[in-house]
Amino acid sequence: MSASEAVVRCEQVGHVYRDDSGTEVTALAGVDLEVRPGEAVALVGPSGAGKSTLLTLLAGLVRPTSGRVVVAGQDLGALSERGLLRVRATSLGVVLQTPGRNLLPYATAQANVAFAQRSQRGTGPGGATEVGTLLESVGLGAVAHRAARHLSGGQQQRLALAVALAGNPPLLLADEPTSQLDRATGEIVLELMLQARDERGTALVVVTHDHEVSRRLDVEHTILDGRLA
Ligand SMILES: Nc1ncnc2c1ncn2[C@@H]1O[C@H](COP(=O)(O)OP(=O)(O)OP(=O)(O)O)[C@@H](O)[C@H]1O
Repeated sequence: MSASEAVVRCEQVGHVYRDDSGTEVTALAGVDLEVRPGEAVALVGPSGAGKSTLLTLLAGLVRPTSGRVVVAGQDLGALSERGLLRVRATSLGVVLQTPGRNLLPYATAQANVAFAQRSQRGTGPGGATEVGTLLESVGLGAVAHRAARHLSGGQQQRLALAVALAGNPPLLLADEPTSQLDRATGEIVLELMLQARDERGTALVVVTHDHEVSRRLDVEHTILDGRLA
């Protein structure tokens, strides 16, 4: 991937949810978005606007019902499940809104990060950060041997970030990464993401309601009623 090539590109992306009764909800329509290496993008907008839906499409967790999502040169909608897993393992770090969803609940904090490091082989520059260093950097050194399910919500959120960064991915996607944290801990998480951008050229896409977070990123995109404003 050349320096100028987008890490992620959305072309006229739309997503319609259909429930069991056949009722349709249009969550996204006609979204064009490009994120370059080392660019930090905030996705903001009112509740229900479509921010989390866009993030799950970028993460390859849900396929768009129209348009294309291209990550690291691969059209996610056209990939097999195995192909999607490969892109997720090599090109993406993801912190979902419910931090427990990112973690192995019965494994220790340390084992969660070590497992992520083994299974993700990031293509970003630089080697993998040592597990202990990564846990220290998110303030979890003292609970490294505690099972993830026994950590508080805020600790799980920080562990989820350490797990997402463990493989040194070129793209980090985070949904409300500071929402369960006090101001000081939120600052640590924000700094860690910015450090990945500055030192490793990691591109960031962060869904946030926190103005302090969006102010510190490079670009702010507002989503209104499923469209980029
Ligand atoms: N699984 C689903 N099935 C049906 N509709 C859904 C589903 N997930 C989200 N929606 C709907 O899609 C729209 C966009 O939701 P989304 O969660 O992407 O918004 P959001 O901007 O992230 O909101 P918030 O800031 O509250 O997290 C909303 O109308 C929501 O009700």
